[in-house]
Amino acid sequence: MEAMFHSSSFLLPSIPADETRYALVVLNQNLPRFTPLLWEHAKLRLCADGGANRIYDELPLFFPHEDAFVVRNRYKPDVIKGDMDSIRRDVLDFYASLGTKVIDESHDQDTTDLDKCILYIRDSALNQESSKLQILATGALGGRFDHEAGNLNVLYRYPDTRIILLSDDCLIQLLPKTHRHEIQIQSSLVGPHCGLVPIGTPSAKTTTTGLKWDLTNTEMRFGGLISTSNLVKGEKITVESDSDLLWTISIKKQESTKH
Ligand SMILES: Nc1ncnc2c1ncn2[C@@H]1O[C@H](COP(=O)(O)OP(=O)(O)OP(=O)(O)O)[C@@H](O)[C@H]1O
Ligand SMILES: Cc1ncc(C[n+]2csc(CCO)c2C)c(N)n1
Repeated sequence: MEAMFHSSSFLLPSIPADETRYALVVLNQNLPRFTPLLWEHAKLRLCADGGANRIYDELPLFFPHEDAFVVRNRYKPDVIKGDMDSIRRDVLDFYASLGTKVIDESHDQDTTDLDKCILYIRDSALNQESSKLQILATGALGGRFDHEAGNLNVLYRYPDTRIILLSDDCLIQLLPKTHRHEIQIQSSLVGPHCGLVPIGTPSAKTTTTGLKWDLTNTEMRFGGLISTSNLVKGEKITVESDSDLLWTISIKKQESTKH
């Protein structure tokens, strides 16, 4: 079985290597403290509907010594996409006047704004066959549970797209059962708390290395055992499972993940 490699190096302040090319989607929740860093290194920057209000209102707060207007001009989304029921008129007008592409899909009330943004990125010319973009989504966790569930569902809808949901506290991604997984742990940035959650379907057999409570051909299911409050031991975790699993790890609150 082929290995899939994972790293959190996008949280490092230095310019990421080309293999970590990513698009950023800002959702309608408080911006995590590392948003300016992710924004600066992103190849494509989208706001999902009301996410644009967050960029407009909250990004200037990261730069208290600068004029808010100057900051807003510097952090211009490439695209605002969604059903447009949360973005404020003044925010929409401001970014439209700067040249942001605005895609109103108010006719579609069956998919979330995050779904709509994922489809834009997948179809983008920057998402080439030879070098696919990862997708980082900020503000995906904490808040309304129906929104959180919708955000997790996006991981399952697009299992071939590498999507990472982020909050101030943790990241979540899907580990597809088609691969064995090698997760590089940058211990200055993430951990030690982590979890492996068989949210879609139960797993008859999951095997891990590198965790305090490793699994060895272990069954996991809701209503039975799931791996929460686990701890990473070293710099590398491996996971192999007969089911798609969610991997989550805490993000450290320290200098290296601040702007
Ligand atoms: N409280 C939240 N928790 C998690 N994700 C959120 C939350 N609020 C918004 N989001 C994410 O940000 C996206 C854009 O948010 P927005 O508020 O514009 O959505 P919406 O479609 O207007 O929501 P609704 O009409 O259900 O309130 C959502 O699709 C969702 O992915
Ligand atoms: C069974 C079912 N449940 C809820 C919705 C509503 N809904 C789902 S996504 C979305 C867009 C949010 O921006 C809305 C309104 C639906 N269509 N079908």
